[in-house]
Amino acid sequence: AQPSAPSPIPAPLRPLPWGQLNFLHTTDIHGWWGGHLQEPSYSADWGDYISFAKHLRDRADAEGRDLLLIDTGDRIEGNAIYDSSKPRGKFTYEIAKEQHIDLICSGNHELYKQESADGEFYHTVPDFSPNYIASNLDIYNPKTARLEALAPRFKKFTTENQGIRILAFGFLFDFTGNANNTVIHKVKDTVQEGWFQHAIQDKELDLIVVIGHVDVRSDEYATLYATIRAAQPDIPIQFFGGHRHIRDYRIFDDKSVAIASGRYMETIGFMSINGLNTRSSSHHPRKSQEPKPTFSRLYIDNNLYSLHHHSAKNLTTFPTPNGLNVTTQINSARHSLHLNRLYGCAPRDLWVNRAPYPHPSSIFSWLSDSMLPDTVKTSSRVQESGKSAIAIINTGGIRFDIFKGAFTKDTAFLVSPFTSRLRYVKDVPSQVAVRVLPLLNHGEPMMKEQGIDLAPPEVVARKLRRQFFPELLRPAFSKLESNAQAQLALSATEHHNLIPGYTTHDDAGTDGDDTIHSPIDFFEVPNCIQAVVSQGDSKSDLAEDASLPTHIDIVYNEFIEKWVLMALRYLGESYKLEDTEEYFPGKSFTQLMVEWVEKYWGVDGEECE
Ligand SMILES: O=c1ccn([C@@H]2O[C@H](COP(=O)(O)O)[C@@H](O)[C@H]2O)c(=O)[nH]1
Repeated sequence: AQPSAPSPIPAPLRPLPWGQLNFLHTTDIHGWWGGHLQEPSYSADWGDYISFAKHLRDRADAEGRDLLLIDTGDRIEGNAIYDSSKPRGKFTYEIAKEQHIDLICSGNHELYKQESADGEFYHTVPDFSPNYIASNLDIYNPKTARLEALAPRFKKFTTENQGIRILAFGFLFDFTGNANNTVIHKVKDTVQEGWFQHAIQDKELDLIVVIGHVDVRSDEYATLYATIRAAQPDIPIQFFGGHRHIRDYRIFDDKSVAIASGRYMETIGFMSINGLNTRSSSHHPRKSQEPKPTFSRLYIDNNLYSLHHHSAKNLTTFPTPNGLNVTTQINSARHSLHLNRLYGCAPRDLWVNRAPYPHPSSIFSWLSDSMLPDTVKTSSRVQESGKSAIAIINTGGIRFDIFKGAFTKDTAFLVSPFTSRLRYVKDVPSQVAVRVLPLLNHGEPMMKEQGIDLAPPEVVARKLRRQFFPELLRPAFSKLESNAQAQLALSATEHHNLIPGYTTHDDAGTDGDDTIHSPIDFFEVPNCIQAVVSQGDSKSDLAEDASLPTHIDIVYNEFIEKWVLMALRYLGESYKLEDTEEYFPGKSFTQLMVEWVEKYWGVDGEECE
């Protein structure tokens, strides 16, 4: 773990359900290679994961089992290690490649920008070759400008110990927000392509594995399941998904399941299968599959207490040389980026989903009531031209909570990692302007009627239920380690002494989390929020008849520009890109937030309490 990582807290643990074939699964890492430095439950880093995988691989080899590692994309954007480096990603690829990953694919975040898609082409694909799979993703080769598959469409291989013959695919959901150097083929079209139809007819297979940056409950996975199952009525199919940032497990049928393993290096998904066809030995016929394979899943909290326990190692025997090197590598990257630089002290916790909106503990209330209006008031449009403004941002651009105490460069990028700036349309009729936010939040059916596709699928998906985590600091784990097993006797429904955290309920029940936690509240938040600055006053909620000037500026995060202009068009005001301008020229939203923190929470070289 990183030197400043908090010690994990002992807690009752469920055992790893080892099988013939076993998997470790990460997804939506979003640059959290260093782990969580303010949350003991997720405080292990990528170096620890490397050590952990090595121990599990050794055990699998010793017992004649197989272990495969999977990553299903969105490795970038969401943490200062990626987002604050110049160029972005300077450290990421070198850190990521130290883990041996057997099957890997792209997420949507790798593709928002041309440079990050090229980063996959130049780094991740060759670093993990031949394990990177791109079943429905093409790139304009940056060297030749020709459109080609980013990586092989599928991979067929046989596991080392059990001789299980696997056909693997790697998909991305039907994402449309990519830069124009990549092409994503819709899943429903890809499954009709000759190469896919041919691949799934293969009878020399024991298992089909579909990895994807795809919600396990999405239409895309339903299509893939139905198509493969129609071609192969009996073959076991194992799906690995992601994108929703949740722990989830879906049972398609008695031979096909899907797992999703959370987000931000909080979770290492463990999946196992028994009862698959195997090669008994090279001289004997294949041992055939039991009538039904059995599948098991466990979501591991990524901290050293869990990792030591599941690998049967301790503080001394756990770290491997490569794991330790990577931990040091991450620490040096953090140092060289000055991530501990203090901007101010947050006076209280501010939550993304652990408080409702509006609420004094909601990060979005802080943004709409304080940070946004205070910031907008300093613009030249307000200061020099006396113009009122409605400022709208997408909640999806705010990625993590603020904890009471030090607000550092690290914090700034965890909360707001993206490069977007604020833009604006000037002098919009106020009675139109006040109707934009309701349309962005609730207008989807109306807009669809008009043939206008308002919300990007991922914005809609984000609104769905998620489980969360963080927890209270407790005494160092060495003192409590011996008590932990005794706590196993506690029933999962008794919350006494349990640490708040993931309490997952999926298709297999409520026993999926390795650590037995007490639950944490989760609140839905709207797609977008707003602040209104009018004649010196600010408010976040506006009745249509509120006293506003006849015309007002609409300020918005540039990520939602397309939808703001669509909403205005729907409301009868046709503005084009040429009608928009930067509101704070040259400054990203993240910079504006940091300036606010320095001004209002700054401590002039002092430390936080
Ligand atoms: O430049 C960007 C890119 C993305 N966003 C927000 O993120 C979500 C998608 O994130 P997932 O992790 O894939 O769910 C997107 O809908 C935007 O809300 C952004 O604000 N700026």
